[in-house]
This record gives sequence, structure tokens and C-alpha cells, in this order.
Amino acid sequence: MTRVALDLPLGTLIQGWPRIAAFLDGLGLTGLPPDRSVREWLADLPDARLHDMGLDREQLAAHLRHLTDSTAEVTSETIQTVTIHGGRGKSGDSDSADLVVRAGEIVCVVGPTGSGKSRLLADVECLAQGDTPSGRRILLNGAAPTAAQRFAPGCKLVAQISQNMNFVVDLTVGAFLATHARCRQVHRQDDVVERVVAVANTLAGERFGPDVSVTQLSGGQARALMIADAALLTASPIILIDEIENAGINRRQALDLLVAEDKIVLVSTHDPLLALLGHRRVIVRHGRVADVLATSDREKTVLQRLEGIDARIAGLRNRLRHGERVDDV
Ligand SMILES: Nc1ncnc2c1ncn2[C@@H]1O[C@H](COP(=O)(O)OP(=O)(O)OP(=O)(O)O)[C@@H](O)[C@H]1O
Repeated sequence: MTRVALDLPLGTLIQGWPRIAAFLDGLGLTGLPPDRSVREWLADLPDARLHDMGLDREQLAAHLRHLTDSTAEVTSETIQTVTIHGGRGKSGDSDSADLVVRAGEIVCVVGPTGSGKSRLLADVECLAQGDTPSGRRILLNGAAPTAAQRFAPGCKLVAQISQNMNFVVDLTVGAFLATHARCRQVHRQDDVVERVVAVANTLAGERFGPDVSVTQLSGGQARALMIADAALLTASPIILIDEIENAGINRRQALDLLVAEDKIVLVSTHDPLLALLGHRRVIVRHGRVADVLATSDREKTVLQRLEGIDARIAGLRNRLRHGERVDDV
């Protein structure tokens, strides 16, 4: 077992490694102290308990090591959890908790300007191993990523859709997507291209076709195209989004699309509607994870009201765009 995993709290290990959770459960080892490290727990496990299981301490450690090692060989298709472990803020205070994000979950990152939202996303983007200013370690299925997972260009586990996205190629949307589909060795490339453009058009306010150049897309259209591409064509199981502009893109639909594809989604945002669309939100303060809140039922009701207000603002925006006068709201 890697050092990182041995030093992890049991709770994190169980959440992050589903196979270990099942193994311990099968041995009747339930209700384990979530805050103790594996090393401490193993050392204190009574001999009688081990005897009942027909294992000695070494064998139990060896089984856990085997399960950890075999899950370390994960491919992009099998990333079930991303764990953000052991970080500290700008003044050196530790993050309030480890954060385990599961496939199909949206976690929003909120906090004042300069609080460390982008740092947190960047830590995930580079699969940090204590080598960034926050000291965070990112674990995949509970284990440290292999060198290939971190550095091999063909093994891109994390896709980032950033705020300042400029295309450096001058291709049409169709040619751009077809090139991507070819790189991914996707069958029936024409169908996929058509599907990505169609889905992007359901997200973007203003429609665009496959023949328009990517450099001519508006900010909202480019973001819609990248989200549709990330959901339908990119193999990366982890998607990071640095804000989705509120003008001209259906944010709920964009996130639903990624969740339907079982992606692990982290979104940094200042937008209340987007923040409440997440299943949970991480509150970042002075560079540190200060809290993690699950979106409550009352907040979901607030979200519905916000979406109503948002739709009215969108309607108003459209009328103004089309040169109309607005005498009422
Ligand atoms: N945990 C940390 N340890 C050390 N430095 C940090 C940490 N978190 C953030 N910083 C530094 O603080 C600065 C601001 O952080 P960052 O850009 O991530 O903030 P932000 O919340 O994304 O801001 P904005 O909302 O303006 O985009 C950066 O220089 C970043 O490197």
C-alpha cells in the first residue's frame, strides 16, 4: 500500500476505495473509526478479532495492499472518486476536511475573489502530490495517481474548460470536432459531430452550424461547444469548469449533460444559481477549504425561484437585443 493510503483516515479510504469498503464489510469490519489512519487502526486491532477472521495482521495489511495496488491501475473509464487530501491555506491552516467527489456528482467551489478557487481546481488539474502551494494531494479511487496518469499525454484524466478560452486553430466547428473524434478513434464520426453540435445548440442562446469557424464563436457558444464536447467526446472522467457565463447558456442543462455521462464535475463560480445547482459546495477562504455544504431542500426551492428570475432576465435581454423597448419587467 502506498504511504499516502496508509496515512489516510479510514473514512476516506472506505469512501475512496469501494473495493476495500466491500472487503472490510465482508469481514464484518463495520463501524470503523473514520478519523483514525489505517496504520493506527491495524496496530490496535485486537488479536482475538484477527483470529476470528483467520488472518494475522500482516495478511490483512497484505490484502489491503493488494486491493489498493490493483485499483491504482485505473483507466479513465474506472475513476469513481477523486479525493482532495491534506491541503492547507495561505496561512498554513489545514483544510477543514478531505473532500471525496464521486462520479456523477457536481461540486461547486465558492469564495470571495482571491480566496483560492482557481488554486483548488488547478490542484485537481495537475493531480497535485504535495507539490503545489496548497500542499494538497489528489487521489484517484483513493490512491495516488501513477506517473502515467499524471504525465502521459494520452492519458488525460482531467479536462478543464476555462474562462478565457481562445481557439488557436482556425478550423470550422465540424472539422474541429471531426479531428477530435479521429484522435479518440470514435466510430461513425459524422454522427458524433452532428450530435455534439446539436447538443451545443441546445445549451447556447444563439444557434451555430458546423460550418462556422471556431474563432468566430461567441464566448457563450464556445463554452457550449466545449461542454458538449467534454460530455460526449472527451474520455476524461474529471471535468473542471471555471465559471459558466450567465448570458446565453443554459447552465442547468449543461451540468445535467455532464452528470448523465457520469463525469466528476468541479465548477468554480461566483454565480448563485450555478452554486445552488451543485450537489455540494466547497467554501474556500484564505486558500483553505473552510467548509463543505450539501445543497439543502430549502436551497433547492430558492434555486427554483432563482431560475424563474433568471428566465425573466433572459427574456428581457433578448427583447433589448432585438431592439425592442421594455416598459415592464
Ligand atoms: N492554499 C494556498 N496556499 C498558497 N497560496 C494560495 C492558496 N490558495 C490560493 N493561493 C494563492 O492566492 C492567489 C489567489 O488565488 P486564486 O486565483 O485561486 O483565487 P480565486 O478564488 O480563484 O480568485 P477569483 O475569484 O478572483 O478568480 C493566487 O496567487 C494563488 O496562488
